[in-house]
Amino acid sequence: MSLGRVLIVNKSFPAAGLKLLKNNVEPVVLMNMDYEPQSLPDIKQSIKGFDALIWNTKHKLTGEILDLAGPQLKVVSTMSSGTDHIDIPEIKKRGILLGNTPQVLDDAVADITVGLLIAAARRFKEGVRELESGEWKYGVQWMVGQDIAGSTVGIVGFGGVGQAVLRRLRGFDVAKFIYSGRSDKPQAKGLGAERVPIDQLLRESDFVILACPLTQETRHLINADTLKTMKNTAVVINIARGEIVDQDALYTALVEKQIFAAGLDVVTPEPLSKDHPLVSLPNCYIVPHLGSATVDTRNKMASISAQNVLLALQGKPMLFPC
Ligand SMILES: O=CC(=O)O
Repeated sequence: MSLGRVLIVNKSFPAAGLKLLKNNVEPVVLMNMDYEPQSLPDIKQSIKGFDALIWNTKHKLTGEILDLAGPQLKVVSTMSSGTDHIDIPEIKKRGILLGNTPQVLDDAVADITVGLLIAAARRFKEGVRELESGEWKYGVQWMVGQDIAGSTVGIVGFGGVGQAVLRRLRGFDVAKFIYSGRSDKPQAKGLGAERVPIDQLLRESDFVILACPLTQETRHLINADTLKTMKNTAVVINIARGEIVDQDALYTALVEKQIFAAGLDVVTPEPLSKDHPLVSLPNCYIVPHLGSATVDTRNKMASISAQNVLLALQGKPMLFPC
């Protein structure tokens, strides 16, 4: 007997998760990608009557959509670590279970963080542009960047990703690791990181790494005022959520050299237009939200989201309940 009706929102859901589901239910896959304009109307039109959703889209799961789904809906799993695209009070109000897919992406996101950090600090984008435009004019002061060795690295949000970043950067002879966040992390002592207030972190860090969830407290944490408190040699890396940074303020800070450079895996909105002012800046290195985009990580995320809904439909605890 089938455990229930499961809707997967996004046609690119990896086969590893689909296979697990198909052993137990007949999943319906919504044949959209989340960036297609038609995807939200399609979701609204198709969602009625399902017992479980795999919400593999960046569209916000609102009370309105939950109402369209109907009162039989028992469980939702994201295929993401972040849950800022889910209206959690509306989910809880209806007694719907929610799961997500953290931890398995920590290594992949930490790799991208280190890549962005080196690219921004060592001016990869400017260097490649000069090469491609035939402007390679080698000189001792040409294209000089910032050192990681001897630096202070400040990590905002010291969860799994933040800690994986620290473990990688230990090999670069960083002088000091500091972090800020809602609570003391027991792992910090062993990793050699000290918790400091956020204003101290922004003031003292050579590299500011944003690895925190998007909340009311972290929205526009990086803004015109906080950017002014940073070193003018500072490099800001955002692998968390675009809205943690006020992009207009970041643009001004980068143009006016209030800070040295930025490396962004996440921006607002996504996808970002190629005409956005940040895209043209030589000291802003942007990649299109590639953090967890490795074959193995995405397969694991799909498997976990499938297991989350299958377990919940059987009345068992999910692998990662929120
Ligand atoms: O951004 C990616 C995630 O939250 O998994």
